[in-house]
Amino acid sequence: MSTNVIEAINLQKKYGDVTALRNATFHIGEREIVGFAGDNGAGKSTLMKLVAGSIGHTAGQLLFAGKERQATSPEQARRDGIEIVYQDLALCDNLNVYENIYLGRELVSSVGGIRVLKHSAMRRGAHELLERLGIELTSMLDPVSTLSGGQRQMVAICRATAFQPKLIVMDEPTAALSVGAGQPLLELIRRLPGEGTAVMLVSHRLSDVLTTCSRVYVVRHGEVTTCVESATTSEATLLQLMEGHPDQEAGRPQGSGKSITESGPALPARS
Ligand SMILES: Nc1ncnc2c1ncn2[C@@H]1O[C@H](COP(=O)(O)OP(=O)(O)OP(=O)(O)O)[C@@H](O)[C@H]1O
Repeated sequence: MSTNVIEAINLQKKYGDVTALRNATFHIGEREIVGFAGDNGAGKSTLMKLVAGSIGHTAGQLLFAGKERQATSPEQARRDGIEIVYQDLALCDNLNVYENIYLGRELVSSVGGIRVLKHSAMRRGAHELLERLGIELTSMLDPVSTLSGGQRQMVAICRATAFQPKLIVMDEPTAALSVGAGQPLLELIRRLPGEGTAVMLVSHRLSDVLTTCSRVYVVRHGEVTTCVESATTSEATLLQLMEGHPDQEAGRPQGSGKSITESGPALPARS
């Protein structure tokens, strides 16, 4: 039986008087790719930051592998097996591919009491990881500043994967890419469950979430309003749900995190 990597129950986040998120209920199963779609200001970044531990919730529950997380910090989230790939990627432009992949957890040995970086071991490790994930780069030795936007995204995802996380949170990974350049990246994301990793994919690109995710949660005005099954949902329906179209609103069940399909409302399958 599969379990949930993460589960949120009536999660709320207030910034002072501003309620950015209210009664957000959702779950992501092991090795599942789940999308979160919503307009600007809907609350998607707040959701991501809560999951990645960079902010704490003000009410509700956030469970990791069934256990409620008490302390909140990015370090704790990483210990829980959660990595985040932000839009600005946090790569070091002047470092090459393998140096970026091992950034912050470099392989070192001690020679005569002096710390020495194990460059060939890191190069080998990065090469194996890229090969396993089906990523082709011309050189591991070029600074990442010389790579295309799509290749830089791939390096950032590889870096996150190298920590063997249970969940990678992705913030609009294809936003800055052309539709064509985004395809190899989406193929890489679809391979991540094979590495034992689930994905929380936050994106404005509705075709990307529908072709890559099994389910998509709609975030609207600070609420997780609906969950749809990608296989049975069109882009037009998803857009209407994001915009709160009256036809869709009338058909959806009340409450947070409910699920609908094109053929009618249905409760989401919970593991
Ligand atoms: N630090 C903050 N202080 C006060 N209000 C905030 C803060 N961060 C976000 N908000 C508010 O919370 C709401 C949700 O913002 P959030 O950034 O989560 O939305 P979003 O869906 O990620 O939008 P976008 O796609 O534009 O990034 C907005 O009304 C925003 O103004």
